[in-house]
Amino acid sequence: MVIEVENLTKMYDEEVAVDNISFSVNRGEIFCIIGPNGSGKTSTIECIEGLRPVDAGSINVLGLDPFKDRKKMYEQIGVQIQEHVFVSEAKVDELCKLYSSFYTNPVPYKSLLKEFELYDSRNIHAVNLSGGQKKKLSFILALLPRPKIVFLDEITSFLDPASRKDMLSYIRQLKGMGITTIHITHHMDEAQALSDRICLMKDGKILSIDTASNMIEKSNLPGLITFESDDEKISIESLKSIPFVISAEQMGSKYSIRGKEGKTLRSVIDYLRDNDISYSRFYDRPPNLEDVYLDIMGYDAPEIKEGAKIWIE
Ligand SMILES: Nc1ncnc2c1ncn2[C@@H]1O[C@H](COP(=O)(O)OP(=O)(O)OP(=O)(O)O)[C@@H](O)[C@H]1O
Repeated sequence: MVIEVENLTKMYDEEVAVDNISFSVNRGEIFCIIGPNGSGKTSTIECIEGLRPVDAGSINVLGLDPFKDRKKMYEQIGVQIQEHVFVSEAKVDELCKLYSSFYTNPVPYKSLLKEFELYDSRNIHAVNLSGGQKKKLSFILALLPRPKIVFLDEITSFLDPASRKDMLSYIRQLKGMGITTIHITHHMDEAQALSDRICLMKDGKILSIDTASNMIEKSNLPGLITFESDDEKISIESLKSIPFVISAEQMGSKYSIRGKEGKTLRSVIDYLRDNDISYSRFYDRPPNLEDVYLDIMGYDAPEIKEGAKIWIE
């Protein structure tokens, strides 16, 4: 184990941000932390990084106490620098040089700048980089110490789809090198695809720690059938009355049906055939991590009424 957290509590004045949580992370693991805004994810990793004092509990990182042994720990961990702490007058190249000077054997930053397509921007002030470029720069700075553990806090936000894919493949490469990654994300698809284990937080507590596939399997949630149809014979009421169907929704000509896995598909197809309904783009997909997350959080889609306005002019 490279990280052990026991009964951690973090408070801000009277407010409990992290509420008596315990978990451990294995070497080489990609450990994703997910949860709603304000659920305590960042506070948790900032305590592990030794950036915030804890109110109760203990933390061990690579055999060290993050708060007392901070200097020694920072030679072995990489922390994604938050963009707002970039020194305003520092250019990309200068910032890399400055951070490299903190370590005994830093990775040559120029090769990292080239790898992340930031080499041509090396003479730009870091604060003037685009949102996605800043994320890439903060990732580079985290890699400089040749870390054993990398802490990433929403590193994939602001990245364009290709850069996001690249970032995920870099995180996989880190795993291949035996490096542990703690990755906070709001992207359920990437948590599902990337993580070895997921830690789901809510209101400062851990609701579940498990693999994505176990979380999905245990949820027992129905899959989703979607198709398109302009056929007037179809109605939401009739879809809801199909055997094994739990819910049915319509958005224009698009229909979504949830029902008992393994049984609903046959009955929906029978319904469409028996009623001679024409349809296209028929898909049946199993439940995924996003379904599980929304279910656990008790998410209810807002009802969209015809002609309704979000604001009144
Ligand atoms: N420096 C601070 N001072 C006071 N309260 C804080 C501070 N930092 C965080 N909080 C509060 O602690 C709670 C947890 O915040 P935290 O940033 O850890 O959540 P999070 O899960 O990372 O949220 P997000 O997904 O929005 O980044 C929130 O209610 C937040 O307002």
